[in-house]
Amino acid sequence: MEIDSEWFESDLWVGKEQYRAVLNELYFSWTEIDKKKRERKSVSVPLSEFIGVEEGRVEILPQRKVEETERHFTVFTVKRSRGGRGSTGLWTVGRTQFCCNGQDLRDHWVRHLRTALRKHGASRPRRLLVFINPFGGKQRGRQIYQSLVAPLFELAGISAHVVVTEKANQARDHILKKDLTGFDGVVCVGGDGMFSELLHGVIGRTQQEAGLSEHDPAVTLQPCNLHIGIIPAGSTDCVCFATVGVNDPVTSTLHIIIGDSQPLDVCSVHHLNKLVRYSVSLVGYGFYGDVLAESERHRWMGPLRYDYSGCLVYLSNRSYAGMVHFLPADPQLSSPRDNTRCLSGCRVCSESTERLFPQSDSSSQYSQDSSQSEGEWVSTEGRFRCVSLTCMSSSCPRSPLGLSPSAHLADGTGDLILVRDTHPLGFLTYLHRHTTTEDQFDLPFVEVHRVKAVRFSLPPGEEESEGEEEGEKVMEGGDCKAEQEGERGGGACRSISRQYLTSGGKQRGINNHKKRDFLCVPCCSRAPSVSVWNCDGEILPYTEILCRVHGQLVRLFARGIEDGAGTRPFTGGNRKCKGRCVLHT
Ligand SMILES: Nc1ncnc2c1ncn2[C@@H]1O[C@H](COP(=O)(O)OP(=O)(O)OP(=O)(O)O)[C@@H](O)[C@H]1O
Ligand SMILES: CCCCCCCCCCCCC/C=C/[C@@H](O)[C@H](CO)NC(=O)CCCCC
Ligand SMILES: [Ca+2]
Repeated sequence: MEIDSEWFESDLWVGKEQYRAVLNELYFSWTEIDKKKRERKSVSVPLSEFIGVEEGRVEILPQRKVEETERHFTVFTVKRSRGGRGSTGLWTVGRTQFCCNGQDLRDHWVRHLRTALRKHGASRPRRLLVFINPFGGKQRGRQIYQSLVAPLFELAGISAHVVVTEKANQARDHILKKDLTGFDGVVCVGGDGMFSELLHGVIGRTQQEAGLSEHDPAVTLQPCNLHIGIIPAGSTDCVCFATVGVNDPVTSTLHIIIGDSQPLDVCSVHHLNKLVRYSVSLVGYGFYGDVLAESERHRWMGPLRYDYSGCLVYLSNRSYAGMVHFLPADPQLSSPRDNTRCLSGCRVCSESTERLFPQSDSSSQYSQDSSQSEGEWVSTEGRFRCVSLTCMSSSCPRSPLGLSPSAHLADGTGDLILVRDTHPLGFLTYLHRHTTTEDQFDLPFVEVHRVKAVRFSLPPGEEESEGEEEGEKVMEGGDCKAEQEGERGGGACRSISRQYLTSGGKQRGINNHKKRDFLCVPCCSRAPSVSVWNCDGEILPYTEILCRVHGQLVRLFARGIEDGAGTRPFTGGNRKCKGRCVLHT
């Protein structure tokens, strides 16, 4: 019966059917024995997708139930859930209860499966530090963790140290300052803001330990070892959606358990040679900055605040003057308009690993290449509806293909999208195309560039002066004469940037940059001449910034979007790509 330590096989029963079950070094499979049947049922589970084995007849979700029997064991595996139109990227827990012809055989199976799992799971996390934001999204973080995540971690033998946060930036500071010995990763239960805390903690700590300055935009930062997991429980959950394909706590938990690893580009944002923040999703000026600033006044609405604020800001019909300088990426490697999608196992991203870390094999990646010449900067100026830089597609449930559908998660570049001033209907068309498969870049007032760095400055005469923002005289909402007289430009008269007050509510952000309210100032009868930057859902306190993309700086417990998962394939217009980042001609 026992061939060697890797192999094990015997007859087993699942319900009333008899199966031949085989365990080898890669798979656990079972095939129906009934010779009369033409099509015999056969299931094969790669050990990489095996979660755990328990004695008896056991259920884990929605509640743990155990029926202790001598002849049964239950295996738990990753199961891809198929929606009506094929795979959705949603993973569930597959459960199969096996019956043996005696306790000895049962014990053998349990022992062999556990040994195989231990051997195979060397790269899986064993100890995790989990931060729960009890106030994110619909305020269900704690419940999501207790009912869906913790039981699966226990089944998989993962021990978790859980911190329920009491204030903003607690998770970031914990990672920066506390002893993290023994942890294989950090996990947040919350939204993009919580993810951002972990991102800043992990990057900051890694640079501290490497003795590198985060402020110098020219410094090649040290890639981070500690993986980050995201259990989505926020309002947008863009980072989770864009790296997993779906916002589902069980799917994300399973990616963490099996130790998936997805490298991610990170953009550092600087002002006058000081680090302001890191971003993985959106650094956006104009519309997206205004929507965020407006939405802070309506936090009580929960996730709906973005839709409401989006309408108000759209109606206010603003554009802003600015100068954009950018450093183009090598156009031979990829293009934001090549109609490809970055999917799990993406070729462009894998080739980037070799380019970004040339002397490395896949296991050691810490000799980054800084020898390549920087290239020529390009400048453009004008009035913009929005200026957006995104290191990944930034897809989310609101926009299933995202801000830049062909952007890559880990290619060391970002996509710069310039939407020049246009008539309101034109801009509405641009926004609407985020929600469909129509090409949002195929509009005469939109440009997109794949870049390594971006600098934004105000036109001559409007430059930002040091310390200006702190001393600004600000009026309380309602004091504004123009507002009282109804001069609201179709929406909000609230001017932005350098015209905020510190919010009395929830504060987010690093370096104690405070979230500020969007209040009336005496000059608000005119349309504001400056907007604010939205940096992954956080308002930046500066207008003139320099952004630099750091290729594959962090790693997530994820694998990118599996083919056909989550977002719809391109079907409209000239977008027909369903492939793995291959060019369709
Ligand atoms: N206990 C806490 N009290 C107040 N704020 C907190 C607490 N814990 C975390 N935060 C802050 O709350 C902010 C928002 O949280 P989170 O990102 O989880 O939810 P969200 O804003 O609803 O979702 P999204 O960011 O996806 O839009 C985070 O930036 C985080 O810094
Ligand atoms: C006529 C229909 C018009 C519909 C327009 C829909 C446009 C949707 C574009 C979605 C872009 C998402 C960009 C991601 C931003 C996140 O990093 C950030 C943090 O969670 N979210 C916001 O700033 C929240 C702010 C989101 C702004 C919409
Ligand atoms: Ca990228």
